[in-house]
Amino acid sequence: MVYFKKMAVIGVGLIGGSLARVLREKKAVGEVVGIGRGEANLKRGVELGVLDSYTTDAKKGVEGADLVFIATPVCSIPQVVAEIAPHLSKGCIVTDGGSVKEYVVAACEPLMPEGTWFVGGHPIAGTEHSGVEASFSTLYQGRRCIVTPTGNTDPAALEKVVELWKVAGSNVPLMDPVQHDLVVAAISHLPHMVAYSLVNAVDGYDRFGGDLLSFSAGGFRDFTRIASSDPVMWRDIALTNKEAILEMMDFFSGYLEKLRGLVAAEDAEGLRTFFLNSKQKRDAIL
Ligand SMILES: NC(=O)c1ccc[n+]([C@@H]2O[C@H](COP(=O)([O-])OP(=O)(O)OC[C@H]3O[C@@H](n4cnc5c(N)ncnc54)[C@H](O)[C@@H]3O)[C@@H](O)[C@H]2O)c1
Ligand SMILES: O=C(O)C(=O)C[C@]1(C(=O)O)C=C[C@@H](O)C=C1
Repeated sequence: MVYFKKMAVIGVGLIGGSLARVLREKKAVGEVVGIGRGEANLKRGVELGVLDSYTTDAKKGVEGADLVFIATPVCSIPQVVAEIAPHLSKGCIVTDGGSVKEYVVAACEPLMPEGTWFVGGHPIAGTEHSGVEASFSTLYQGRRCIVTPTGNTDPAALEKVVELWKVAGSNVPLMDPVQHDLVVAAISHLPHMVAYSLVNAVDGYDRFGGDLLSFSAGGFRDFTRIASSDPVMWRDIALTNKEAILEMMDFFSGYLEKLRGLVAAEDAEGLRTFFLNSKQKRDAIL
């Protein structure tokens, strides 16, 4: 089994905290150091047994680490790598959990000093909650973590990153970063754009002059759970996967337009077929 002597986790929230928890549980890491900006969250990480120690000084924290996991919002990942790069030990593997891969991998690979390696990754698992308090060791169990090697990726480093996600309980497909971004634009980014828009639209609808949202029940709440996700995380995803998200939003608008046409035309059979097709497709993934 893969083993790292010292793991540094930069950004100890849901994603970083959950990976630290499971790797500790499985005894795949010797020591875990948390690195971040907020002392209260890091202190809580030690209290919860997620971390052995913490520091707000990233340069110090990565000293002697053979694994660095970066789990900060996407736009900050290249900045973090630039800051730690000169302080990495030879042989260190740096990987991340960011939700967008082309932006991250293209920016980070060239920053790596000789004898150290960057391998991009993205667990397709999460919740709408943030911070170390929200982390749990089974988050990655039975889920996918997409790892995105390029032509520059060191095969041994890639193998170790794949292995660590397997230890965390995930299936680990390999994907080109550009393809990854198109896939997640469809299955993750579009649904978040729609959920955030739906809440804002209903909130902004003032025909009755009352608080419409307070009448919401199961359907609305289930559908919009993900609109409670962290706004900074989603700002960064929208900024760095712009083209793929726009393509999916336009494609989706076509379906909404089609449905609008069926409703307007009172096309009973068209409506039933539209809903049936969707129900069958969704039921099949449950
Ligand atoms: N939440 C999800 O469902 C989910 C799923 C998969 C991937 N991701 C990705 O994982 C990453 C982390 O998401 P999360 O849900 O764990 O967020 P989180 O808010 O729970 O944790 C992020 C942590 O990073 C810290 N941080 C922010 N900027 C920093 C910086 N510049 N330097 C050091 N620390 C910094 C924050 O204070 C926080 O403690 C993001 O890139 C996100 O896109 C999230
Ligand atoms: O379950 C959730 O709350 C999530 O939104 C997790 C989710 C997703 O499935 O879209 C969100 C963003 C990620 O990058 C990966 C997973």
